[in-house]
Amino acid sequence: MTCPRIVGLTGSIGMGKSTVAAMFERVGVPVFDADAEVRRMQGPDGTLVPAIEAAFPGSTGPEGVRREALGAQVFGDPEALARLERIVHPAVAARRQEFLIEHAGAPVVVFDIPLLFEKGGHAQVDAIVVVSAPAEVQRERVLRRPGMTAEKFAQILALQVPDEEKRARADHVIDTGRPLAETEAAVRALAAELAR
Ligand SMILES: CC(C)(COP(=O)(O)OP(=O)(O)OC[C@H]1O[C@@H](n2cnc3c(N)ncnc32)[C@H](O)[C@@H]1O)[C@@H](O)C(=O)NCCC(=O)NCCS
Ligand SMILES: Nc1ncnc2c1ncn2[C@@H]1O[C@H](COP(=O)(O)OP(=O)(O)OP(=O)(O)O)[C@@H](O)[C@H]1O
Repeated sequence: MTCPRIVGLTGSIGMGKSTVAAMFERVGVPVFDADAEVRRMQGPDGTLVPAIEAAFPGSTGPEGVRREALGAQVFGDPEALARLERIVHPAVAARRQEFLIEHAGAPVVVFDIPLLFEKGGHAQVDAIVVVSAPAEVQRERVLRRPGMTAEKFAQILALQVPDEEKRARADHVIDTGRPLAETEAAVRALAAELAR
């Protein structure tokens, strides 16, 4: 049996990764959504909740992990963030392997991984797709989100490989600073090319 070609989809905060991932799904490419897996495992009765409560007392409740509060605690504190990542990342990697087995017959699968470059996942994919838009478009999108502040945005940006470097290291760049229909056409063309 041939293995699917694994495409890593990444991009900095607010660049449109989730939107582009949904476009890949619409053209029939299975997408593994690392963030969604994290949210599920941190949600009500999530498998990671007890370990996170033990490491960050008071950070969870009946709704699972209180993400906004935990984010405020860890994004400015590298030691705390590393402690959280040691709990979360191995669980995500295990889910990713299961996904690959479930979709072993597909020609192409997409791994939507926000921290592909930051955490070394780029070495485990066959091709890298980066979503990118001008910095002012990114800033406007992110600051529109509920609970987001300029300070939190700056902290998160400082933790991420700069957009320019991501673009330079990509095999393909999807421009999300244009009308959605144009981005969607670019995704459809790329999906066809990757499946060849
Ligand atoms: C700290 C948490 C609870 C905050 O949740 P919250 O909903 O407030 O923010 P959200 O997850 O949307 O993240 C906001 C932005 O920060 C980025 N980000 C998240 N975790 C990290 C990290 N470990 N390092 C750098 N950037 C990060 C995201 O890619 C996104 O661009 C959550 O981000 C988390 O559990 N992070 C650790 C796990 C992780 O690394 N997840 C990302 C990929 S699997
Ligand atoms: N051409 C485009 N391509 C993608 N997104 C677009 C485009 N035009 C406008 N948008 C809007 O930009 C926003 C991008 O948000 P999205 O959640 O996809 O970003 P993200 O990169 O996944 O964010 P994060 O890394 O923070 O999770 C959406 O509201 C989307 O509708």
